[in-house]
Order: sequence, then structure tokens, then C-alpha cells
Amino acid sequence: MTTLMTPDELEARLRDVGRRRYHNLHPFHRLLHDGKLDFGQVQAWALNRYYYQAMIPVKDSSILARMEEAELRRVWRQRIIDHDGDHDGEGGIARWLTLTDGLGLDREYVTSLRGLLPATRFAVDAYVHFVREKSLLEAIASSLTEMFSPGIIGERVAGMLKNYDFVSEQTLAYFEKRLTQAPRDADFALDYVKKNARTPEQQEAAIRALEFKCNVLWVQLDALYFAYVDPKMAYPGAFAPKETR
Ligand SMILES: O=C(O)c1cc(C(=O)O)c2c(n1)C(=O)C(=O)c1cc(C(=O)O)[nH]c1-2
Repeated sequence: MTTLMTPDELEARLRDVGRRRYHNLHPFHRLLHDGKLDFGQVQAWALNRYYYQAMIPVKDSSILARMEEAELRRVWRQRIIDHDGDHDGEGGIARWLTLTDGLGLDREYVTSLRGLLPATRFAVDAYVHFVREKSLLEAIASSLTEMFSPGIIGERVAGMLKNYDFVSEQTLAYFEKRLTQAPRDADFALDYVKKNARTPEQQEAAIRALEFKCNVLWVQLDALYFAYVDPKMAYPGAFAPKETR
């Protein structure tokens, strides 16, 4: 039988999920940050991750639509603005396209999603469906991977700038903003989960939601590894690197 945890015990359990399952532990990220990938492999990462970026405001709009309190919506809507911006060319999605531009990928090709691995699409879509179908508490808990992202982003930016001549601070500007946005978002979501998971079942559901989200991130890297690192078995029609440096 599960017993009720204190809010701080719940937080400790949630942090433990990240320690064991967050995607910083994935071999593809180690290769990316340590400069062990070639140009085409980094292109494949940026191109696939574009879909995650593009769908984040879609999933946040679903969460927003389920919030019945103006106070909550007022906070959550900032996430959508962060990614979409207030005008064309602003916001996180536009900054991600600066990265794919910098990596020599054609914008029309990236945004058409023609080169996407199917597993990327399935994983990201699963996240969008999850927040629609599960409770609001689980939907909010699933965003808590952001508690762990500043660590990996710091490591990634430093590692990529040091190891690759084809990225610059300008092309990696997306991550700079996330270093302040992610902790702000994660603090709010953690506080919500700690206050609103009031039964052992709800607490367990919040932990499962965070595990699910870790899987969403992890399997995207599995797919990249399989298609572009080993055994390099690309999906027919998916992005095929032309140039290696
Ligand atoms: O670079 C990363 O490793 C990373 C991880 C995560 C995450 O942990 O979900 C997000 C992001 N970046 C990110 O840029 C982002 O906008 C974002 C939104 C969310 C979310 O679940 O709402 N996670 C993440």
C-alpha cells in the first residue's frame, strides 16, 4: 500500500526520477556534448528536435484550455508567448530555426517535417496527447523535466562551443533564454504539484507522469542514435546528411 508523503518527500522522489532517467544520461547526449558527433549528426539532432519545439506551445495551449482559474492561466500563458513570441520572427521556435539555419538546413525543409524520424513524431505526439487525456495534475507534473534542464543546457552549450566550429553563441542563443525561463516554469509547476497531489494515488500519478515525460525525451535520442550513430539504419525518406566535417 502506498502511503501519503509530505510535499518535500514527494519533491525528493520527483528529483530522484530525474537523477535516474533524465536524457542527460543518454549516450547520444554524451556524444553531442563531448564533440563526438559529425556535422550531419548534429544537423539530424537539430532537425528532429524542431518538432519538439514546435509542439511545446500546442501542448501548453491544451493545458491552458483545461485551467479553470484565471490565476493559473495568467502564469501558464507566458510559456506560449516564450515559444511563439508576440510577432513573427520572435520567440523560441524562431530561435530554434536560427540554429537550424546556422547548421545549413533549409527552413522550408525543416518546417515541412519531411525529414523527421517517425519515432520523433510519435514521441512528441504522445506528449501532446498525454496532457489532453490525463488529469491537470499529471499534465503539469509532466513538465517537471524542466527542473533538470538548466544543468544539461549549461553542459551542452559549453561542450558544443568548445568542440564544434560550426556552432556559435549566436546559433545557440535559444538555450541562453531557457536558462532563465526553465527554472521559473519549473518552480511554479513543482509548487503546484506539491500543493495539489494530496492523496497517495495523486502523488504516485505525478511521479509516473514525470517518468513518462523522461521516456518522451529518451526515445527521441534512441531514434537518433539508431538512425545516425549505430547501426545508421535511417528510416526511408528521413533526413540523410550529405556533408560530414
Ligand atoms: O534542451 C533540453 O534538454 C530541454 C529539455 C526540456 C525538458 O526537460 O523537457 C525542455 C527544453 N529543453 C526546452 O527547451 C523547452 O522549451 C521545454 C519545454 C518543456 C515542457 O515540458 O514544457 N520541456 C522543455
